[in-house]
Amino acid sequence: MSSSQAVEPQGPWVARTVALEPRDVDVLVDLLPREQAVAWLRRGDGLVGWGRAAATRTSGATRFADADKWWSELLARTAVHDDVEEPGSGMVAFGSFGFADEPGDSVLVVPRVVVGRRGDRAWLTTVGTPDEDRPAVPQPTDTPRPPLGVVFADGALNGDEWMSVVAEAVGRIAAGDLEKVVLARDLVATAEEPVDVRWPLRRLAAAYPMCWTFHVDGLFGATPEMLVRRERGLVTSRVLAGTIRRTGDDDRDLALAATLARSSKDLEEHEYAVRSVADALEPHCSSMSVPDAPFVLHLPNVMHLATDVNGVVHDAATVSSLRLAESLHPSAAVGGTPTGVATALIDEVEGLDRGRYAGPVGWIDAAGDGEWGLALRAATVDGPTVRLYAGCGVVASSDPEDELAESQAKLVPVRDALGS
Ligand SMILES: C=C(O[C@H]1C=CC=C(C(=O)O)[C@@H]1O)C(=O)O
Repeated sequence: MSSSQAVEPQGPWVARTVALEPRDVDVLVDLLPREQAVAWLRRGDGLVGWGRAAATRTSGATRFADADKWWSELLARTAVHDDVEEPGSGMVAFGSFGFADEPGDSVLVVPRVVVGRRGDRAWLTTVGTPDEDRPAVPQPTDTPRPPLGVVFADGALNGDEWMSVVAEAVGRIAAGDLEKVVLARDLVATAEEPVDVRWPLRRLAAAYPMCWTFHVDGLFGATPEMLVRRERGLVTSRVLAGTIRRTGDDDRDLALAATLARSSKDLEEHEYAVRSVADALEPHCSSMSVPDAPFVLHLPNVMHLATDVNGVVHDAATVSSLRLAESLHPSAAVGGTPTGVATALIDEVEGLDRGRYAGPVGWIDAAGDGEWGLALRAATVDGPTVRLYAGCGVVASSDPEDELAESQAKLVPVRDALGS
């Protein structure tokens, strides 16, 4: 089943992008108002937006195709004046897509105002009717207040129950049903008052500058994994799978990084994920480079095996970055191998509605270029309730207790970001 529901006032629309002095919009996240804020940030660069010129909600197996069609149709009704012509200038939409086909609830939003920054260039995009007044250079808004009195509780399953699910999956793998499955769990945080998402966003952007800090329609986080970035005919994917927890002691962590790079269990987990991405990208590329061995990506809480896959696309005129994300999803970093068996097992045993966790999240511009990360190290916020998610790749040699500890380490970024 699929459905598509659009919310938008009548056009015609005009999107206008003008250059700004980067120093005038120093810290992008500080510009966000509390309501209707969207964000995509990394190392001080990125996009923030607010207001809603148009939006669509899609669901089901056609959620990507329906959103992509809606975006093309909206562009056809919009005059775009772009003085900057960087990826992400001109009109952009921010999206977040459901992990599973059912229910697959997804959203694509076009903010009224977007401020972007890329190195020494910055810009302001406004979307409105032709005769509408345009806002001046945005100024930092009020400082968000930290969530108070946060208490954490188990989500769908407690730790013991989740370890039994992992053990069940290991059994299925041993029986030869599949090779790898990624299993997730959730944790529920409740604050005394509605949570202002700008608080955790600011903290995530500061503590995880090497990750992509995002917020779209109540889903926020700081992901280290780029499912697909397309920019002027070049495509990149940062594939992660295989994890070791950090200890906080630099010498020990370096030794652990070397252990990770040699761990046959993690290399196996990683290989499935790289293969799934390379196989899905191949039909779209005229050339592609897939490194033979992964590198170790160091994050403050964990280290991952990582591979950057690069390619030259030959179908940019007909296949947008969003459709590329669709063809890569779910990669074996969040689903498993073989994909169909793994997603059926997730459905059967995980006991959790993933919602938009582990689905593609990011943005698309008028040229179809864009960045789509995987919504990992992520949570949803709904009033005073924040639901945090983390998943772990399970292969034949996985140990349920180790996987539980790994999931706890992956919950740390959002957990800490809710603190003061
Ligand atoms: C599914 C998650 O992480 C994926 C990405 C990196 C490493 C992973 C792992 O080692 O299991 C997972 O495949 C998550 O953080 O929720």
